[in-house]
Amino acid sequence: MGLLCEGLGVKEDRLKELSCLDARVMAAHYYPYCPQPELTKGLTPHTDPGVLTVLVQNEMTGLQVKFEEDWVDLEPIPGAIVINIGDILQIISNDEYKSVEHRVLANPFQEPRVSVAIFFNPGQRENLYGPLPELISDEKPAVYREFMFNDYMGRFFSKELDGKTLTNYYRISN
Ligand SMILES: O=C(O)CCC(=O)C(=O)O
Ligand SMILES: [Fe+2]
Repeated sequence: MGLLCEGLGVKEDRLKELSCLDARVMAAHYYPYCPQPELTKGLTPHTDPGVLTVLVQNEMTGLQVKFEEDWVDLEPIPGAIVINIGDILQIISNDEYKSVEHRVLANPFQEPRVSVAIFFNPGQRENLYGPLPELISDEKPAVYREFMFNDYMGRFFSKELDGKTLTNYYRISN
């Protein structure tokens, strides 16, 4: 958290003060062998909704991140964890940090792929979230309007399965 604050140039623990990392949700994924992997996906493309995700995976490939127009394989490194920036961190950092679109391919191997994701979400679901005031200036006006995390999650679970639309929903168009 200290490092993230440092990267933004805001007071240490500023993100914690906003009750951003109170709630933890865990998802365990099991991707069995798929005989026709070209016909489906293990997990459809999405960005994680919260602040940060910590992901542990076994040594099976499958996770991909979108870089420009390409899907890039994230080769598992034994003992390493993957940290994803979520949409809320993109929004409160006023676009200094970007949440990355990612997906998991259907597993063409006999050995199952297993992963565990821990999502760090805003703890206060009824508080208003938007770009940190100290990151807004005449040169860099707020890119997003404020909203409740509850509103955000409602939209997250009712949106179509594919792709990145939600940060754009709160984006202020100039
Ligand atoms: O299984 C994976 O490696 C990714 C899981 C994931 O993206 C998620 O739970 O949001
Ligand atoms: Fe994810």
